[in-house]
Amino acid sequence: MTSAGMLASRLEYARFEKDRWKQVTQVDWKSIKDENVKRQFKVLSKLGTAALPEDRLEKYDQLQSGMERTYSTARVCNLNGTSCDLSLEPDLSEIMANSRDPEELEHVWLAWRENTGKKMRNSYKEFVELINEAAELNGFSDGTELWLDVYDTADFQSQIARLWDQLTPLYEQLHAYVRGRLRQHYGEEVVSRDGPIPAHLLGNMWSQSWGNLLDICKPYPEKASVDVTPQMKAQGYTPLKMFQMSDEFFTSLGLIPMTPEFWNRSILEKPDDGRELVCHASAWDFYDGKDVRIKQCTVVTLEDLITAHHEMGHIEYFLQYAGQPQVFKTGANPGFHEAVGDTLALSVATPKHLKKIGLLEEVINDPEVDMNFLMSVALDKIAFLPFGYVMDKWRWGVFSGDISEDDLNCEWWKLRLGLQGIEPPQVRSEMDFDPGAKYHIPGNVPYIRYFVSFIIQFQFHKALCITANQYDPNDRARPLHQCDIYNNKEAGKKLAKMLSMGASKPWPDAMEAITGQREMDATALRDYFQPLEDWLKRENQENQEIIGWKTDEPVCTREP
Ligand SMILES: O=C(CCC(O)(O)[C@H](Cc1ccccc1)NC(=O)c1ccccc1)N[C@@H](Cc1c[nH]c2ccccc12)C(=O)O
Ligand SMILES: [Zn+2]
Repeated sequence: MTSAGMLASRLEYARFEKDRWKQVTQVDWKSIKDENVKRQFKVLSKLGTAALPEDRLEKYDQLQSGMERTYSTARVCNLNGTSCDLSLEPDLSEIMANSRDPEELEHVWLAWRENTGKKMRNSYKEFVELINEAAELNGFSDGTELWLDVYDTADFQSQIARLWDQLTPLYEQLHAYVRGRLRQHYGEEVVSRDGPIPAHLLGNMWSQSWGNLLDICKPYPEKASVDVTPQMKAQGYTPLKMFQMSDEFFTSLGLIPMTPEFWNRSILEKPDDGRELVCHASAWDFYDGKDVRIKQCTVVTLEDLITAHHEMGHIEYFLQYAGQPQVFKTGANPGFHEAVGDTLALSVATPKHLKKIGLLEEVINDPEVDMNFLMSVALDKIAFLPFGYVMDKWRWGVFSGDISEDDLNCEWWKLRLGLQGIEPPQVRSEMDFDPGAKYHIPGNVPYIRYFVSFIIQFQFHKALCITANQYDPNDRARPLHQCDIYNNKEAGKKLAKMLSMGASKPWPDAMEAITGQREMDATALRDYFQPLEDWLKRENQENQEIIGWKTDEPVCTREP
């Protein structure tokens, strides 16, 4: 699909949506008795960005696809300038994950932002006007209200704020510990005792997950590492094999296998024919119950094996709700769609499971290997939470006007400093536009769905582990983080029941179908990490680490 073709089909679909909406608004659907039919009309009574007049919709699509193209075609030079065709995947991601040279990391971090975000600043300003215009045409006050309508939850933003408040103590302990280990590794000149952590040292281009720092941060360095990437390479893993293993996990639960169309039409590796493509992973539903596809520029690492499960979670959801009416062929809410694959991946990543599939040599039930494993999960899951929150807290502020268009970048860094406790390698300015350096901003993909997912996936995991008799809240010998639901048909049946609902019921009903609860609840996440939280508190105490970070150093100057 060329970008021109994409634009044309988006316009054509918008015309169809507008016609359908006109017909629906002529029906007095609110008095329909049948709950299911009424709910279908309720969904169809909302138009979204298709409410824009054609010329404005064309402008909206052109701005978005232009920013996405800038992001996906960006190339940067390496530190010594010997090559200037480094792309994000796999080149820059690999450097950010594995380099331990602060100078090289700083160069790549700055160069990426110079070639992506900085080039999008004006487009994004205009784009925000169009999102707000579309929102008002739908009777919403701004883009934030339009984006949050899908959650159909009155106090959604305060629920998110409350969940984050419950989790900041755990995050601050992890932050203090990681800062201490980075200071040991790089020295006090590079990493301070009480300040924010320099963003370019965290093993990821956006400091959104810190799992690549496991070598520096694992509690028991002499014990087995649960990052089995070397074993995967040694055993000749290919991207195809990684997806076959993921499929095998899903079918071991009795879930629906990937279809022939999936295997024939997916793109599981970056094409080497020079074709430009959006490498950011995605899953696609062609709404016929068979044609479902993943596009992922997969490399052979544990991180990409986890991402493969993430993407396949989307595909499984497509297949499970294929019998629903069209308007219900989507997640109970966007966070549910993001949580399916990650929930299963929590079982896959356990030492117990990695041993089952021959990626980890025989490890007796060693509490130190266990703590290394818990740390690796925390570096990805706990570190992610404030990032997931910042991404849309910033966009909500921009859409609502709380963040003015002259302060876009410095307000971004105020949130990154305040919530994540990180700072840029050099002071930024309003000439930069660092949010644009993360796919979901030019890609116009909302992000709070991932924060929701990282909360509810532990609720799902806990419920399925109880069903699989792999976890008992009163039996410390079987802690939640050691649970592996592999092969358990009961757990699979419970998950399938929820997935097959699609969006046919409000999301609390879907949540209840799996967990027996009707709301998002961080308790499951806290239970999962309890042993690590205790360990972190002791460790930080022993090392006299300071909890929290100073915020008095300037990270961004308002000069335009
Ligand atoms: O962006 C993604 C994966 C991409 C996606 O699968 O979520 C993809 C994003 C996308 C949306 C719309 C157009 C293009 C890309 N979402 C989907 O493909 C998708 C498909 C159907 C329904 C809902 C989402 N993950 C996030 C964070 C994340 C969550 N869980 C993870 C696990 C491992 C690694 C990263 C993550 C990130 O990389 O920052
Ligand atoms: Zn996803």
